[in-house]
Amino acid sequence: MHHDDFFESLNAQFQDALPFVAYRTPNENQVNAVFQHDDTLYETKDLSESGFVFAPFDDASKMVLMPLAASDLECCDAFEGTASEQVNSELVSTSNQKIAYIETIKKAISAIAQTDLKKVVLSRPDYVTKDNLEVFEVFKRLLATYKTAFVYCWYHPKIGLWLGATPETLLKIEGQRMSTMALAGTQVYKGTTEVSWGTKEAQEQQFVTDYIVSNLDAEVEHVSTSERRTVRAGGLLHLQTQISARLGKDYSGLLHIVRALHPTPAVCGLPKAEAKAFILEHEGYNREYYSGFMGELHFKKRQTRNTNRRNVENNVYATVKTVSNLYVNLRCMQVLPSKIALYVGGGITKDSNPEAEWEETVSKTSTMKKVLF
Ligand SMILES: C=C(O[C@@H]1C=C(C(=O)O)C=C[C@H]1O)C(=O)O
Repeated sequence: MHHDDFFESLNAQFQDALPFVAYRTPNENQVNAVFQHDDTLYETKDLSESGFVFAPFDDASKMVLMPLAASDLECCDAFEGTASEQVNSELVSTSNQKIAYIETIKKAISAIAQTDLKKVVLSRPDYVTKDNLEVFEVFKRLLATYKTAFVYCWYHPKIGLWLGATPETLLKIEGQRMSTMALAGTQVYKGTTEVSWGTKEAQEQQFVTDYIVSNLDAEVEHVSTSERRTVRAGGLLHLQTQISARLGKDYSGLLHIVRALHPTPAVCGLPKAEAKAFILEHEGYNREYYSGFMGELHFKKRQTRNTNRRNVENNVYATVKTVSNLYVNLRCMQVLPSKIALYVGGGITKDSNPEAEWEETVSKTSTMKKVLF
C-alpha cells in the first residue's frame, strides 16, 4: 500500500475510534498495521492467540490483544518517515519532581544496603503540555529518527494512545529458535560508541544477563550469549548482550517463557519479587504499559530461500514460519487529554549516585521530546 493511503486508513480508523497499532521493527523500512474491526477490549490470558499484544508492567494486570481473527493486517512498503529539524525548546516539563525522585533513589540505595535487594529500576512520568497533538506526524518523525528501534503507535478507545521507539527486545521466537537481550547501563552518546563503562553499569547489566540465562533454563537448551557490546539508541548508549537458544523438550509455551523473563532486571530489579514490591510501594504512580511488553504473537511469516545460487529461478523455496516478536515498552509516551506523559527510568544499585541517576532520566526524556513540537 502507498504510504499516503496507509496513513489515510490509520487516520480514518482513529477518527472512528477503532483500535489499531502501526509499527516498524528495527532496521526495517516496512511499516505494518493491525486494524481491529470493532472496539471490543480483547484480552489474552495465555498468549496462545495470533495477534498484537500490549501488556502492562504489572504481570498481575490484563494483557490486551488485537486478535488477527478480528482484524485486518496492512503494510506500507519502504517508508522512511519524515525527519524534523526543529528544536523543541518550548517544551518545558511541567513536573517538578527532582526532589521526590532523588529521595526515592536514596531509599532504594539504603534498602539495597540493608536487605537482599541488589538492583531496583525506578522511574517517573514527565509531563509536557500539548494540545492537539498531530499523532501521525509524531509517529512519522519517530520512524525517521529511530531506525534501529521498534517504533509504534498503539490506540484503543478504552485504554488510550501510546507511542514509542524502544531499543529493547523482550523475546523473539522463530520456529524452534528464540532470542532475547540483556540491555542496561546508560550514557549519553557523544559521537562515538568507543566508550568505557564504569563498574556500576557493568554490574547492573551483568545482573540482567545472569538473570535471563538462569531463568530460561527450564524452557530452552543450547543457550549462547554474545560478547557484551555498546549499542546506540538515539542520543544514548547502552550495554547489550544478545542471548539465543533452542526451545527445549520441556518448552511449555510462550506464556511460560514470557513469565520467566518479564519483567527482567532491566526494568524491574533483582530479586524480582522484592524489586517489584519496592517499585509498587515507592514509585508513587502507576506505570501501566510503560516497561510492559508488546508485539506480534504467532504471526505466520512466509520466508523464501535459494538453495542453489547458480540456478536461482528454479530453487526458491518458500516456508511458512510462526514468529513471535516482543519488545519492552521503553522510551514511550502516553497521550492524555491536554498533556503528554513521557516515562523514564533507570537501574539503581549500591553504587548509584542519585544526582547522576536523575540526570539519566532527564536524558531519556529527550528521546521523545525530540519528536514533539
Ligand atoms: C528503564 C529504562 O531503560 C532501561 C534501563 C537502563 C539503565 O538503567 O541504564 C537502560 C536501558 C533499559 O533497560 C527506560 O528507558 O525508562
